[in-house]
Order: sequence, then structure tokens, then C-alpha cells
Amino acid sequence: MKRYGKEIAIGFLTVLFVFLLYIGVPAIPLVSAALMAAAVAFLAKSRGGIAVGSVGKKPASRAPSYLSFDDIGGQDHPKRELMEALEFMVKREEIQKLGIRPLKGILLTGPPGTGKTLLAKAAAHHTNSAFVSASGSEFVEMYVGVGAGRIRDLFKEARSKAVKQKRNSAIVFIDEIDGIGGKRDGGQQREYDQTLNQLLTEMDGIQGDESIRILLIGATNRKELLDPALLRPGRFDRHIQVDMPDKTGREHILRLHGRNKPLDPEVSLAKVAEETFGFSGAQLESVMNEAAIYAMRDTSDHVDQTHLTQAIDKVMMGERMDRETTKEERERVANHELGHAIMAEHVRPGSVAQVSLTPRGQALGYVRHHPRQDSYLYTKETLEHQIMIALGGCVAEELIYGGRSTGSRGDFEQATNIVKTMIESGMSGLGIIHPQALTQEEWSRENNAILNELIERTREILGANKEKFEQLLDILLQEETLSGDQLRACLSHSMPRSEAS
Ligand SMILES: Nc1ncnc2c1ncn2[C@@H]1O[C@H](COP(=O)(O)OP(=O)(O)OP(=O)(O)O)[C@@H](O)[C@H]1O
Ligand SMILES: [Zn+2]
Repeated sequence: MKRYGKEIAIGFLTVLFVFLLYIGVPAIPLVSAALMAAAVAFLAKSRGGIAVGSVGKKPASRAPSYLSFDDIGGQDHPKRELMEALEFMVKREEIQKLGIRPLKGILLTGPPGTGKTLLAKAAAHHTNSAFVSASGSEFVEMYVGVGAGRIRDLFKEARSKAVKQKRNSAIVFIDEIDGIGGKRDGGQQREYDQTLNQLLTEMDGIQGDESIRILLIGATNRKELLDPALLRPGRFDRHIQVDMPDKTGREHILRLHGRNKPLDPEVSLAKVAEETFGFSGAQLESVMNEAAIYAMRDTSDHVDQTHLTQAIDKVMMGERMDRETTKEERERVANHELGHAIMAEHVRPGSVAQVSLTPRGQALGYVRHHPRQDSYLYTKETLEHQIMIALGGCVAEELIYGGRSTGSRGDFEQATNIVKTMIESGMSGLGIIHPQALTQEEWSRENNAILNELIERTREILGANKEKFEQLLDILLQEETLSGDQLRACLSHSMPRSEAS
């Protein structure tokens, strides 16, 4: 009915327009023409939801204002667990009849950028709940009492938003909840206590029979820091682990973020997934975005595989820098990187993809390894090999220049992290231990023992290959990059110098 009304209105205006023209009133046609235009605009708008200004243009594909579980890549396990837990909210009456205590809190734990916030938003959509959120980091510097007030307001806001949106439930999401519910010791203790107490009070106040059901979802990447009071039954009842995506998950995430981009038909996202071992969802989103930026720089209207490869490097290593380096610096960096690369080929033949002297981000050079298989278990041998690859840079500098430089800081950090894993996994001389039972001194003694032995082994291997450094250095300095195949060709047989270039 309504729609016909508009058609009739237009018809009427048209007749009026022609009539006015016919009787020859000169000023009026202008007015009626304007009226006509307005009517047409109104009609177009009411039909397609598109304003006249954009008729003819391709309507921008607008993202829906909600986020569903289908918009989250990978993470099948956390998604399933979360949906199961949410049944408690959906099937309220059954739960009440059976006298089951209402689910009050779900804790999502896992590394940054893995989609915890997305999961919380999808949970709100799935249960048709209002959604409010805050971050624990907001609370850290607050004056006494302010934090507690903010928590109270947050829950109040959740209830009133649900009423306004005519929903009968609300989800309160607190990211970095360790900022509020951190263990009660150290510094700003009084404020922590008040804020945390308020949060506990709010949680305890959640009833199963309220007209607006509240669910608290917390996220943290440091669960061990949380106050045990938060983890007691009746508070955060469910803990869901959200991990880094595996290869299939990575491909799924890449596909989701590629939906709004013109990808070249030849693009293989499976390959990108393979090469992005260890990337979080947030980093994968970044890869897709950066690839599109590279396509724009190339004035290409498609994102192709080389754009994606460039984007992986950028997200992994940072933007390519035009840094002025001296000849001596470049040589040292080249030898350092060759140390990593030769060591890598020694312990994992075929693993080096490329050695590069292009400064990126903080690094003056880098070695790109072929993607590894996703693996979740590491043997002592693999961990030792990883440490030796990390130490290869500094050992090479020692062999060639007789000393280290500051360029190995990151390598040492990586090496000591792996040593920590080894000690904690009972692979050290200390046997199976509880890590917290070790004193600082015992830690560093064991750490040094392991590292010194591995430095020695690295030195032996690289020392035996010393002449290869000279041969490879020339190519690397000249070409700025050295492919894995070039490296392997040189290592497998003693290449005369002339063949190297
Ligand atoms: N599984 C995923 N599927 C699709 N996109 C993802 C996924 N994980 C992360 N992202 C992308 O990364 C961004 C950040 O993710 P999100 O904020 O959910 O991570 P988080 O785990 O909450 O991280 P933090 O702990 O840093 O808050 C998202 O907006 C999205 O673009
Ligand atoms: Zn290094």
C-alpha cells in the first residue's frame, strides 16, 4: 500500500508539472521540477536503501554491524566450547527448572591478536545480547574508588542497553582482565582491591531469574596472574583456551580478510598460510591489508602473490628501511647473517629460503627460512638446533672479527627463551624440576651451562666452514640477497671463487 502511495504521488506531480507548463506560468515549472526531483529521490531511497547520489555507482559492500561466529577464522575448538557454554544463556527456562546455577563468567585465555574480542562479540550476536566492553588496562592508573565506580557503571550500562535494545540479556566483555583481577600484591594494592571487590560483587549479584541476564566474558593472556578469587566456581566457571591458529585456521582467516579485496585468481592463500607459521589472526589481517597497499603502490588493480610475499616480510620484519650503513657495517651484518644461514643448513639441510641484507624494521639483515610444518612437540635436539641457529650470528662475528656487536641482542633473547622451555620441560641437567623452586642464581647457572656448550658446538661447525664465508660474502654484498640454492651449492662442494659470481 505504502509503496503504491509513492507511485501515485509521482504520477500526480508529473501531471501537475505538465499542467503548469501547459498554462505557461514561467516561475512555477522550476518549483515543480524541484518537487519532482525530491519525489524521485525519495522513491529511490525507499526502494533500494541507496541515496540518489550513489545511483549508478556500485554500492559499497558494507560490513554487517554485528559479528558472527562465521566471521572468525579457524579457532574451531574455542568456538565450539563457547557455543556450548552459551547454551546456558539461550536455554534459560530449562536451566532454571533443573536448578542449575547460572553461568556467570567465561574466561578466554591466549596470546594477543588471536580473536578473543571477536569471540566475545560473536557470543553477543549468537545470544541476541547487548554488548558492552572495557579494558583492564584502563583501570591500572585510576585513583582509589574510581575503578570500582567504573565497574558498577559498566554493569549498569549493560542492563540499560539491553532494555533500550529490547533484549533480555547482555554480555559484559573485559579485555586484559588481569589489569583488574591481578594477584593482590605489590604497588597499587588498595585500588586493585576495591576494583576487584566490586567486580566480584557484581558477579555474585548475577541471578538466574533476573529479567536481564548478564554474562561476563574476560580475556587475558596471563591467566597465572589472576587472583584466585576470580577463578572460584560461581565466578569464571568456564575457561576457554584460544591459541595461535594452525595452518588450516590461518588459511581460513586469510580468506575472510580477502573477501573485500580483488585477489588475482592465481593467488594461493594456502601458500601464504604455509609461510606464516606462528602468525596471529591480527598479523594475518595485517598481511592482507599490507598486500593491498603494495598492489596500490604498483598501481595494480589486483592483489597478486608477490604483493602477499612482500606483505609477509613486512609484517614479520617491519618496513623496508633506507638506512645509511657503512661498508664495514654491511660486511659485519653479512657475515652475521651467513652465520645463521650456514648453521641452519647444517642442522636442517634445505631449510634456508633466502639471506638478505635489506634493512627492515630493527634488523639490518635477515635470514628467511622455508616454512616449517606446524608442530606442537619439540625434541631436545630440535630445540638445541634452534638455539645454535640463533647463536650462529654472534659466533660468526667472533670467528671473523674476534668479538661480538650489539647486533645479537635479539638472537640472545630468542636463545634464552628456548633454554627456558628446555629447563621447564625437564631437558636440562637439573632433571624434572618445578621452575618456581629454582633461585635466580640456579637459573642463570643452568642457562649459562647450556648456552656455553651450544656456543662451543656452533663454533666448531662454523670454524670448519670458515672459507665458505669469504666465498658467500662476495655474492651477498654484491646482490644484497643470496638464495637458499646458491647457499647450498656453495656448501655442498668447494666452489672455486670464479664460479661464485
Ligand atoms: N580468528 C580470527 N579470524 C579473523 N580475524 C581475526 C582472527 N583473530 C584475529 N583477527 C583479526 O585481528 C584483530 C584483533 O583480534 P582480537 O582483538 O579479537 O584479538 P584478541 O585476542 O582480543 O587480542 P588482544 O588480546 O590483543 O586484545 C581482529 O579485529 C581481526 O581483524
Ligand atoms: Zn642475528
